[in-house]
Amino acid sequence: MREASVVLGADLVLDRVDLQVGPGESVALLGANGSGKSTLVRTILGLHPLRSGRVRLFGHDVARRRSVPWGRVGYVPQRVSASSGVPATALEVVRSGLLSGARPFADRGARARRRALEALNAVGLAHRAGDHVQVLSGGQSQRVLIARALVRDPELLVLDEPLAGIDRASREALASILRSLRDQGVTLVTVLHEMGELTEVVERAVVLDDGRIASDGPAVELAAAHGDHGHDAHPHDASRPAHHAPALTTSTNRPGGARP
Ligand SMILES: Nc1ncnc2c1ncn2[C@@H]1O[C@H](COP(=O)(O)OP(=O)(O)OP(=O)(O)O)[C@@H](O)[C@H]1O
Repeated sequence: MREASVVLGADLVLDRVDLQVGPGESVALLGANGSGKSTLVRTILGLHPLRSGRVRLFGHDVARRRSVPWGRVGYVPQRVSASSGVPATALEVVRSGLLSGARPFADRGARARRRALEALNAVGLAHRAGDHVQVLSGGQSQRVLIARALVRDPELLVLDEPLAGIDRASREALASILRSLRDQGVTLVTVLHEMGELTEVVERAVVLDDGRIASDGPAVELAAAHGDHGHDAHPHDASRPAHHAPALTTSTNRPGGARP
């Protein structure tokens, strides 16, 4: 993302934001209410038109939606709820994640069911596959939405406030799921109010203030400055597998990043 500006209504909500995320990075987007975090991730996903600047995903301009390999991207939006009154089981919600690809009906049948079960298993909910999502707790619903995003095996997972409104045990379970994904080389971009349980999952913290990037650096430094329990924020570590994918690019000129 290079010099990206977004206007919503009459407001300049993102103001010349430069951000590049490399393959396998785990980045938190932090900032006060209204600072533009959700707008930023939605812009990365091409959901808001740019007033100026450029956003690329895997080297493709998101303004040209059809050129972007969306199957490599998973998105967990801010939780409305997995159910929203829809009478669907957890398995059905997860399977619906297969419908948004370029070939929406290619994953029907037993193979789709198997993949959905695998994704539910990855979030520890395979045993709830047949349960209606209305009966799940907030934390379980959030995990179903993550499974829905995982079902296409994305290389980049974008999560908007995954910890909001769920209890501590669920937050810890989510942290463990995200840590495991990070360790598998999945690139994580996570909107957070505070790092909390994700302190050890996040490596890099980008702080937004009024639509601009106020700081961008190692999460451990931010956590230390805020007295958070950030003493072990996963330094880059040789035991982690190299990422299999060619570059993820949400753009610009940060040294060591993927591609502009
Ligand atoms: N569709 C829209 N039309 C007009 N203004 C909008 C729209 N969506 C967001 N905004 C405004 O843009 C600003 C940034 O909103 P955004 O949701 O990106 O912030 P945020 O940092 O994610 O906030 P929060 O932490 O409260 O979720 C806010 O002032 C918001 O009112």
